Amino acid sequence: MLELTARPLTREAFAPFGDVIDARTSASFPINNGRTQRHHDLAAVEIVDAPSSPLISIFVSQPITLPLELELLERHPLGSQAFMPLHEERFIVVVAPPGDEIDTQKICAFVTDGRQGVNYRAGTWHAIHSVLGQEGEFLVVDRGGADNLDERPMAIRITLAN
Ligand SMILES: NC(=O)N[C@@H](O)C(=O)O
Ligand code: NI
Repeated sequence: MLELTARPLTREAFAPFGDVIDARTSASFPINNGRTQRHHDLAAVEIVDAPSSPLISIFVSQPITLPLELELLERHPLGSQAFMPLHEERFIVVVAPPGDEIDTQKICAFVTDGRQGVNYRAGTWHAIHSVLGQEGEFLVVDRGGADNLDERPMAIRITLAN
């Protein structure tokens, strides 16, 4: 059983796995006569093959209990997958770099702060959506169509730092 302590998510630490979506740390510019700040192009939506299309969905997830016991990691080889909380929900992110096999030395665990979303680049291994505290509602952008889910058994126990 691999044991990991989740650390606070940062853009730099997450860079090998995808993008952190955060209006507080992203550049923006005014639109709509200055009434709106556009935080532009924060994450790369990847659709590896046509004619699949990007989907916008809402996930309503029940909270996990800690320590989080994972039995598998999954990947979406043909598209990215983004999760953005709608009510500042925090969640656990467990990732490994893209590749046909999981490099267990490079598995990382993070915890978000409620204002952060993540975008897994195509092929990034990750745990399924794992919300902390209470039921969570997330906007999700990913690739429609078949053949985009690959799973590997992986026993991992995740704790939070005190
Ligand atoms: N299955 C599904 O749509 N969700 C997973 O891919 C996940 O990462 O939670
Ligand atoms: Ni997924």
